[in-house]
Amino acid sequence: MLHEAQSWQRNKWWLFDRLVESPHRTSFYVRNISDVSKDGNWNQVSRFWYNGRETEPPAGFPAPMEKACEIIEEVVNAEMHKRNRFPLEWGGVPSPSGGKDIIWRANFAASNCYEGAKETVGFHSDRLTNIGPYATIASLSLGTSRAFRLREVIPVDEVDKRAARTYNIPLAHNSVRRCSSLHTMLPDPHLRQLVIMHASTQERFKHSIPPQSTLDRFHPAFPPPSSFPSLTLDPSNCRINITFRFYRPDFHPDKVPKCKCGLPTTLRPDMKKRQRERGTGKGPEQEQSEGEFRYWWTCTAGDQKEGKGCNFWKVMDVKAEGRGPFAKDTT
Ligand SMILES: O=C(O)CCC(=O)C(=O)O
Ligand SMILES: [Fe+2]
Repeated sequence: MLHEAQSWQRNKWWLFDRLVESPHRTSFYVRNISDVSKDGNWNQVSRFWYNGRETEPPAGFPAPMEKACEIIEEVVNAEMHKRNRFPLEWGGVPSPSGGKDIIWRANFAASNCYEGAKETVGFHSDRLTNIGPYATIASLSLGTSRAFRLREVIPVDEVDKRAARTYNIPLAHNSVRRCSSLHTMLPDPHLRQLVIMHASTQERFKHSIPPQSTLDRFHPAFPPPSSFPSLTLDPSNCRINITFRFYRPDFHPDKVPKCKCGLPTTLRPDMKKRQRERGTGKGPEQEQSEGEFRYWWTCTAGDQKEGKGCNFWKVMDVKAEGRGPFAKDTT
């Protein structure tokens, strides 16, 4: 993967009136499965990863990524089957082998490379535009150990009542922990391969890879074979992260509303529950059937247009927009 990572680029976007660049390098891959890789519209979605920038269609998964993905899909499905599901999670499909339903797939992957102790990603929650509400994201770490930090977002009507919870999770090579919005860290050695950001993590928490003052260098158990291509990156100094994501059919690019700029909007959760505070939140019945959060389609065209978007903003209405089937429809 380090060889692959040499071609990854820094993401660039406009923040107000300033062009900023991501403090690490990144790339985006599509899995070679027919429902996504042959659909030109699906191939447009990498632009969401690059803050709306027009991009080439993403490359297919390299062979080692495909191999990891097959294992991860099984682990993630098994983990999800142990948990209660949120109403707006994807409904799933029957398993072709007759086992439990398939309730998560990986059809895209976003990758990040952090070179040295100072490369980072700031606090954010992942955009839900194509992964939908209550998304599950599986995140594999390779190379140097870094910390993964989670910080809770407190709803506006609770800010005076309690402090945000924060968590610092060390991520080693092929490592370690399982994390969820409920923050159960289970010391099960079989699960020590990746971090699963379970459903509601993106709604309730922001996550980051903070800078560090020092780095424990990574020494692989075996030297690379002589056939291995030469590297410009120092393997002992880099962390690679691959996040496997499921882009839902009911959040296909054709179904994403456009803003007044004529560009696809971005889906974000109302993490602070401002709508509830303003008295325009969900009523108890809607909350019961769809969950506690509202979601907004917003214009983010300004990311690529010198900071100038159209301020388009619309609450997602899953019924009117014809989305689903959801977990609530199938259980
Ligand atoms: O490097 C990581 O573990 C986090 C990456 C991340 O937050 C992302 O890809 O959205
Ligand atoms: Fe993220």
